[in-house]
Amino acid sequence: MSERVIEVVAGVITDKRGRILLSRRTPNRDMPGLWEFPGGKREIGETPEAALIRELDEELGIRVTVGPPLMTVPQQYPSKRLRLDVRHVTHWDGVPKGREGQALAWVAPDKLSRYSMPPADLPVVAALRTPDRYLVTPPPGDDDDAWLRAFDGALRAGIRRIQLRLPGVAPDRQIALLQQAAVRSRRHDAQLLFNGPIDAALAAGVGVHLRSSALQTLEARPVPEGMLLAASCHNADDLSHAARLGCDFVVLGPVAETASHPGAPGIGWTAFTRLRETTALPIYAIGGMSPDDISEARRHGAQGIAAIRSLWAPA
Ligand SMILES: Nc1nc2c([nH]c(=O)n2[C@H]2C[C@H](O)[C@@H](COP(=O)(O)OP(=O)(O)OP(=O)(O)O)O2)c(=O)[nH]1
Ligand SMILES: [Mg+2]
Repeated sequence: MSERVIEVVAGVITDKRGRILLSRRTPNRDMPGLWEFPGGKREIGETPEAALIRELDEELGIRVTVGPPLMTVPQQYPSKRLRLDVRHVTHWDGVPKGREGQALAWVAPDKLSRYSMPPADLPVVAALRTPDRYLVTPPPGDDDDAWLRAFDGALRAGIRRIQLRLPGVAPDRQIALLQQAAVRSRRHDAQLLFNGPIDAALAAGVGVHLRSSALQTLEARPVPEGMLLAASCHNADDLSHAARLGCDFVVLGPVAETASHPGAPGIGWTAFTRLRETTALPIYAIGGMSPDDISEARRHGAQGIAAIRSLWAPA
């Protein structure tokens, strides 16, 4: 397997109505017929910005101002390794045209999943459409009311994706907290996933988060499509199993040492990137992460961070 990484830069070109421009790969190249974010390979000595300006002029006939980075996805394809550096583009001169004979489509973000795209683009689409923070709840100690106030605080602070994890809490008490958390999450249009018995999650109408040991015991998706399924992963085997089950997203780590597992060293960003390459799943980096780490996580192909302490608003 070649170790050389092909550097590709692409633009999420968004118009004033929030629609995103996709371009269809033509029959004479690799991955023909798939839709992609316009862009192409960086030439030697070229900055990512210069490469994107050149590619979008060549392919679309527009002169763009390159906006902020969205994310960089390292991806292993059967015959090559790629790093897809994706930038926002909201300002350009000219009207985009398929100058290489390619079809173009302006697509609303919630319709992107109707278009078949290369594996490296799937985490990008997830980052465009779903939260960059995944709160993992701490256990409630002996005060459920204080815990629920903190839960409300996290929702008020803008958290919209939550894993309800209640280690050491008796089953009846877990179900009571699950019902309370489900009502509160619905009120804020937030997604809740229960890290506990699957039938209890289904009864409460929330998603399921599988710990890695549970992930490995399943052979098929344990919840219907349309119900969120996520999993905790630590290695390439976990990731491929999560993909086979049809998980919507996963958490991967620990990236750094965490307060909940003192003394256990993290895998670091280099190993994280190596694992990221093996899958097209959307991934949250976990382990010592805080909102300050979101940009770095995105530079390594994560769509954001998962955390307990740094995302839990005390009452
Ligand atoms: N432009 C672009 N390429 C992508 C995306 N996702 C993805 O996996 N790729 C892959 C496909 C190709 O293997 C590689 C980009 O190569 P390309 O064929 O567009 O390169 P280029 O525009 O420089 O064209 P060429 O002259 O090499 O034919 O990256 C994406 O969203 N946009
Ligand atoms: Mg191209």
